[in-house]
Amino acid sequence: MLVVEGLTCRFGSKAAVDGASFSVERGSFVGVIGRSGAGKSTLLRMLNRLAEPSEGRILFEGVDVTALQGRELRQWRARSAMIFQQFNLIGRLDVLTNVLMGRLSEVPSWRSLVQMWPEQDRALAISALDQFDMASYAAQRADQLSGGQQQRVAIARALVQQPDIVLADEPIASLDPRNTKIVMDALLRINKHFGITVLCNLHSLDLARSYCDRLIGMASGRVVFDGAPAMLTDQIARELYDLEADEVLGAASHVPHGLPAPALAGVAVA
Ligand SMILES: Nc1ncnc2c1ncn2[C@@H]1O[C@H](COP(=O)(O)OP(=O)(O)OP(=O)(O)O)[C@@H](O)[C@H]1O
Repeated sequence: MLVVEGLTCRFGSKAAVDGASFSVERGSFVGVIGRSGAGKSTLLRMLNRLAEPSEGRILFEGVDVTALQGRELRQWRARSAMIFQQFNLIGRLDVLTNVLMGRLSEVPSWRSLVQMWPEQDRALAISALDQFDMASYAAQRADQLSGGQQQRVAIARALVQQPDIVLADEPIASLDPRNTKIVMDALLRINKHFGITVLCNLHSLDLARSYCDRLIGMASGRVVFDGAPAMLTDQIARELYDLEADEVLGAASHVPHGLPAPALAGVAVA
């Protein structure tokens, strides 16, 4: 279980994330939604400790992640694998080596420097690529792949980290609709087949509703909605997204009739 208590990140006097509190059961697929600037990236980056919390705590299975340093912090970063909008692959290296980078925390640095990866790590990397139909590209340079292929390689790299949680920060923001589906399906596979908890920042509400078991809505750095996708009415979505609402709502409303809909948590939406 991941527990976030009063998590805050300030940049100067501005709180990018302001007192976020929630817990996430193992094996959930949680979508973090909200308009641009709501604090979604900063929240995910704090969970991985790429951004330092100003206040609050992150607990994972009882361990205070906020207090970790040195080797233990590096281990936590491996256990909470990040996936980024821009893939963050090393373009001049081949696909297999990029995936093997996910094993860096487990392999002595001299081995990675001379490219002497243990055989079982190579097998793990090939198998991870195979999960996402990318094994045949193992020898190809990463910068020769399409965006969707690169993101699948990044997801394979996250998988070989053998993480407890995958933190995906707008993973489909630079992809076309076809690749968006392929990449979201890859994340769903990480979640459902491997049982890995996924927290995914998404701009598109339609996608969030289709793929996630639970949505956390953010506005002005605060958590203002937390519930099942079916509980997020169009009215709440409109308050969350304001002027962007029509863009993110899509054509279909997925809200079944008769479900109690929680109100926004009493916070002024920016
Ligand atoms: N390193 C930083 N220094 C100063 N301000 C920052 C920094 N990172 C984020 N912010 C500010 O914090 C707020 C939240 O930003 P964040 O990137 O977390 O939002 P977001 O919801 O992920 O937005 P987007 O969807 O556009 O990425 C914004 O106002 C942003 O300008």
